[in-house]
Amino acid sequence: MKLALTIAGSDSGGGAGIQADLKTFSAHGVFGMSVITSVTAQNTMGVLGIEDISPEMVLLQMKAVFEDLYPDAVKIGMVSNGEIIRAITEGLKKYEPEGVVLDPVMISKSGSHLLKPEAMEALKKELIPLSLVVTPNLMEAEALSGIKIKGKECMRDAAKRILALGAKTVVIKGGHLAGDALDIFYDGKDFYEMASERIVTQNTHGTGCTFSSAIAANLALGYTLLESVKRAKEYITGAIRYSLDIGHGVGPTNHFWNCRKYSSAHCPANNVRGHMYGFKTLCGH
Ligand SMILES: Nc1ncnc2c1ncn2[C@@H]1O[C@H](COP(=O)(O)OP(=O)(O)OP(=O)(O)O)[C@@H](O)[C@H]1O
Ligand SMILES: Cc1ncc(CO)c(N)n1
Repeated sequence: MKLALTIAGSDSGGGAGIQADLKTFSAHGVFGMSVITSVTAQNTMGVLGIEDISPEMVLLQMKAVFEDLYPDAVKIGMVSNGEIIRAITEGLKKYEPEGVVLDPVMISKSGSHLLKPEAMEALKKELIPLSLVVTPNLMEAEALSGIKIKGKECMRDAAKRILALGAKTVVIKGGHLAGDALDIFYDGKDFYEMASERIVTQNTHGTGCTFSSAIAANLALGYTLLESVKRAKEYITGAIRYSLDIGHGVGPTNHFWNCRKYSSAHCPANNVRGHMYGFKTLCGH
């Protein structure tokens, strides 16, 4: 059994954060574990409140996980404040996991600050250099690189600047640009473009969390980083295509879309429509 850890915030609505990450790990057949950094009262309409976990408790959760179950890959999401970032940094330096995927979560789709603005420098200086891959969206890439991103060339320029911060590799997600959903992966040498058609839906809650935890799940399964990123792009595209129209706002991604095992109405692989799209199962059921 392969194991993956998410260090992130809890989303009570179940669409993003820890909940999206654990669902993604399960859909990949990977055993999921969690270190909770912050509890958000959140649903498809927005964030009602945020309560951070103490840095001591964050480090203690890391100790509990690393000194017993040791993960094959780690995903980091919402880190909230500078003290929590320092606790995570201490844990990462002590336990030295491979395959750290950092999703530099800053602001939720509904506009709430999930990273305190004063913690930006700690994220840049402490967490980025300890990560194998950083996965900013356009706004986060602008904040990290200091440049305005208007198109593909700017994405490449921003990727170079983010590597200069000490990141080993970066995926800039173009989900918020017009046209195809184009992501750019840069490993310091080559650029790889991963594009999918833009799916017209309002239900995109948790897309970034799902994408980064899918990279971690694939790393845990033993795929190379490039393969893991490509497979994660395939996973998130299906999860958005079949995203769920639940709640009264921005609905969540669907983690059952590629799994024949679940004879759920939400599993397109089980009905004609799914076969028409020609999706293959990733999990082999
Ligand atoms: N409408 C869409 N159609 C297809 N792919 C999309 C769409 N929106 C986003 N994506 C893809 O989903 C992934 C996540 O990108 P996105 O930019 O939405 O992340 P994010 O803003 O960090 O998400 P979150 O708000 O959950 O933090 C990327 O691979 C992106 O290309
Ligand atoms: C807890 C949490 N993490 C990440 C996101 C992504 O925006 C969110 N909305 N909530």
